[in-house]
Amino acid sequence: MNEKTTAELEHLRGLIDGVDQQLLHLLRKRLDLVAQVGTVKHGAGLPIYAPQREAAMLAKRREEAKNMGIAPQLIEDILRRLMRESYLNEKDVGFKQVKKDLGSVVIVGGKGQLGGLFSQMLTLSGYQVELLDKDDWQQADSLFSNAGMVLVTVPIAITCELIREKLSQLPADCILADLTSIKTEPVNAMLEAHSGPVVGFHPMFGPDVGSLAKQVVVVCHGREPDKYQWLLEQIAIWGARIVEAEPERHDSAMQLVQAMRHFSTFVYGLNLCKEEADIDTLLQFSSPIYRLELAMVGRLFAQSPELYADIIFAQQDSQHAIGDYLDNYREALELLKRGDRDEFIKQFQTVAKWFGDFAPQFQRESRIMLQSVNDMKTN
Ligand SMILES: NC(=O)C1=CN([C@@H]2O[C@H](COP(=O)(O)OP(=O)(O)OC[C@H]3O[C@@H](n4cnc5c(N)ncnc54)[C@H](O)[C@@H]3O)[C@@H](O)[C@H]2O)C=CC1
Ligand SMILES: O=C(O)C(=O)Cc1ccc(O)cc1
Repeated sequence: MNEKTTAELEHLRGLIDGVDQQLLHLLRKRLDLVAQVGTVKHGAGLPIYAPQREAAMLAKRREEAKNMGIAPQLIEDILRRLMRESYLNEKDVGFKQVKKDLGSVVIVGGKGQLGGLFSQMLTLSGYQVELLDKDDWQQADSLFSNAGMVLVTVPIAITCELIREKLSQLPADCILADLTSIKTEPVNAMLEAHSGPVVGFHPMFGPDVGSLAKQVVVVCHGREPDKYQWLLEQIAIWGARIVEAEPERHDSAMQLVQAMRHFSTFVYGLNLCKEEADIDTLLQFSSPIYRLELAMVGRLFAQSPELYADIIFAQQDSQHAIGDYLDNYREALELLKRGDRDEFIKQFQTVAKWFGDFAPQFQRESRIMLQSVNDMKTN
């Protein structure tokens, strides 16, 4: 069915189209300027993400918007989206190579998801990258003999065994690093297998991030940090934030951040599946927050079952955290069964107090996300 219109409406729409076209020309001009910034940063070896410049620029534009009767959040949303585009485009220029005399980087598991991303980032930074995947072991000796760094990014379940069995004869000054989602056992295995520099990383993002700007990479120091300091600088040039952690502290945080979260997401999906819920109907009746939640759950099932099984099963200790969750669920269900609304409200208030200032902060943050979710609706 055609949407209704009038001549006056059409006239005004024509004027709006004209303004939008001017906006497109301005966007082109801005993207060209940003590309020049990218080239200058590349030459100077500066990180693509400059938090202070970003904050100062946003504050100025918000102020100017206010003076012009424009909602400050509007210009902030537009500029943040433009900056994201800039981070993606800055990748096309490549990145400064911090370590020029490294030799090659051998990525073990380099044909996989995360290996592919790191291969791309290292290649864009001028390193000679060699991929060693499961069918390439006959070339291992020749690849390792020229390696300045070996980066392990194979499925979690085989990581430690592979390190012990296949990576104990690397050149003494070669850096041995990994990207595994858990850290204690892989870092220990690397320290046992190799006497040279060792470092563990956990990129806190999936392979589908367009840019590393503002992403977090956890680093667990192993041995001889001065030998791989350049790599931390390289990762910072890609725009990521390095967070240092002891492997044990990392793994204990991951029990809640990963094992527990992925497990409850898995059960949520399992439950929808067993209940034979109709996703189209759910979406039709969904509030933005429910749509976001469904997207988060559905996203899990678009990824590798092996990866998530490994993350959950590799951390046997998380059974306790998951068990506690189940107990709390059961107790809360008892409140419901006996109709104890007052106790529910009391517990709600206890948890709200525990969240403290984070609760309103999360409400503000999620409000902006939910508006984006709503913007994406097409009917
Ligand atoms: N995918 C993700 O979102 C993230 C993954 N990670 C970590 O990255 C690592 C790899 O994960 P993905 O890239 O997702 O897995 P993937 O399955 O996409 O890649 C693994 C690669 O290892 C190869 N491989 C298997 N056995 C091998 C062997 N014996 N020798 C050499 N290569 C072998 C596979 O052929 C594949 O190319 C895991 O430790 C995971 O915990 C960390 C953060 C995020
Ligand atoms: O993209 C997602 O949904 C993820 O959760 C990605 C992810 C997977 C495994 C990790 O160790 C870290 C990040």
